[in-house]
Amino acid sequence: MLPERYSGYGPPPAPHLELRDIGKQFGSFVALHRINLAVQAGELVTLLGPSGCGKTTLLRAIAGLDPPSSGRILMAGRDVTELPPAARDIGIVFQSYALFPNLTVAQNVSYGLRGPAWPKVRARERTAELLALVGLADQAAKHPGALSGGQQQRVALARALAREPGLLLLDEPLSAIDPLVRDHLRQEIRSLQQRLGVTTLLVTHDQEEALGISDRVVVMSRGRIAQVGTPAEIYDSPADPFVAGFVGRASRIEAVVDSPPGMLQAGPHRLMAEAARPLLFGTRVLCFLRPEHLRLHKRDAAPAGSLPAMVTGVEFLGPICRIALEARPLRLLATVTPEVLASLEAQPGATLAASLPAEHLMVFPDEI
Ligand SMILES: Nc1ncnc2c1ncn2[C@@H]1O[C@H](COP(=O)(O)OP(=O)(O)OP(=O)(O)O)[C@@H](O)[C@H]1O
Repeated sequence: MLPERYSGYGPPPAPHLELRDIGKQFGSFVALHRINLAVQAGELVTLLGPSGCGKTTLLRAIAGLDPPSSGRILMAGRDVTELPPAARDIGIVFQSYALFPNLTVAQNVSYGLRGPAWPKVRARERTAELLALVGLADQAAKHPGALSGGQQQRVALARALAREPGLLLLDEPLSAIDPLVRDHLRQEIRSLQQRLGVTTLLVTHDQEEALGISDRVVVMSRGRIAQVGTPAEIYDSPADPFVAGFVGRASRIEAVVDSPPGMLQAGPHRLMAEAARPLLFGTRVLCFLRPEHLRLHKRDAAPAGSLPAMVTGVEFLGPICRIALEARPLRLLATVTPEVLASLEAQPGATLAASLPAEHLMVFPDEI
C-alpha cells in the first residue's frame, strides 16, 4: 500500500530512494545526464523508454553494479553511492532469471539466507513462506530446468524478496516470457508488491506494462528524463512529442498554425485545436490524437469540419477494433467497438467521415 498522501502537516515524508544529479559516461559517450528522481516508500515506479535510452544503466547504478560517474544515490536517507550491491538493502530480478541450474528451487530461494541472522530453521521457514507467496510451494525440490519461464521468474522473484529488501529492482523481468503468461505474471507482481509494500523500480521498454502496473512512470529518452507522472498523466498530458508518440497509440499530424487563432492547416485539411499556449501564425506544429478520440461517421452523415478518410485496415482485438484510415496526407487511427465497426460498414476501401475533436488534439510546437 502506498503511504497516505502528504497532508501538509508535519515534515513531508522522505523518499525511500533519491537520485541526485546522476550522470554516467562511457568514455566520451554520455549515457545519463543529471538524473533527479525521488521514489516514495511503497511506490512502484517504472523506467520506460526505447532501447539505448539509459534505463539499464540507471538501474545498474542504483544496484551498485556499475557506479555513476557523478551524483549521489540515497536509500532511506543513507548515501549508498559508494557501497557495494550487498550492502544496499536491495533485491534484483533480471530478464534472464539468473538461477543456479544445479540447485533446486528451494536452494535457489534460500541462497542468500546465510549468516548469523539466518539460522537453518528460520531460513527453511522463510523459504517455504516465499515459495507459497509466489505459488510454487509444490515445486521446491525441482531444478530450474524443469520449470517454465514464468515459474523460473517467480523463483527469481522469491529469491530477490528473501531478505525483505527495502528496494526491489526489476530489470525487464517479463520480456523473455510467453505473452499469455506475461500478462498474468505482471498482475501477480503488482499485487505481491502492493501486499508487501516493497518500494519497487521496474525497467521496461513495454509501454503497456508500464501503464498497467505503475504508480508512476518515468519516461526516458537519450539519457534524460522526458516526463515523470502517473500513467494517466503520461497518457493524457504528455510533456512533449516524444512522450506523446512513444506512450500509447496516436495519430500523428504535422500542421501549420493558421488564422483565425485555433485553426491549423494540415495538408489540404483545416483542423480546430485548443492549444495550451497561444501559437503564432505560421508556426509548424505536431499534433497527436488518441485513437479512442477520433470520431467516425458514415459519409452521408458527415458533420461539419469532418474529413473524408478511407479505411486502409481493420484489426479485430476482441472488445475493440482498431481502424487505420488515410485522409491524405494524414494517416489516422481509431478504436471502436465491434458494433460501431459493423454499423459504419468500415471495411478496407470504404470512405468514412472523420472528426478530430479540438479538445483532444494534443498540439506541440515542431522544434525538429
Ligand atoms: N559498458 C558500456 N560501454 C559503453 N557503452 C555502454 C555500456 N553500457 C551501455 N552503454 C551505452 O549506453 C546507452 C544506454 O544503454 P542502456 O543499456 O542503459 O539502455 P537501455 O535503455 O537499458 O536499453 P535496452 O532496453 O536496449 O537495454 C546505450 O547507448 C549503450 O550502448
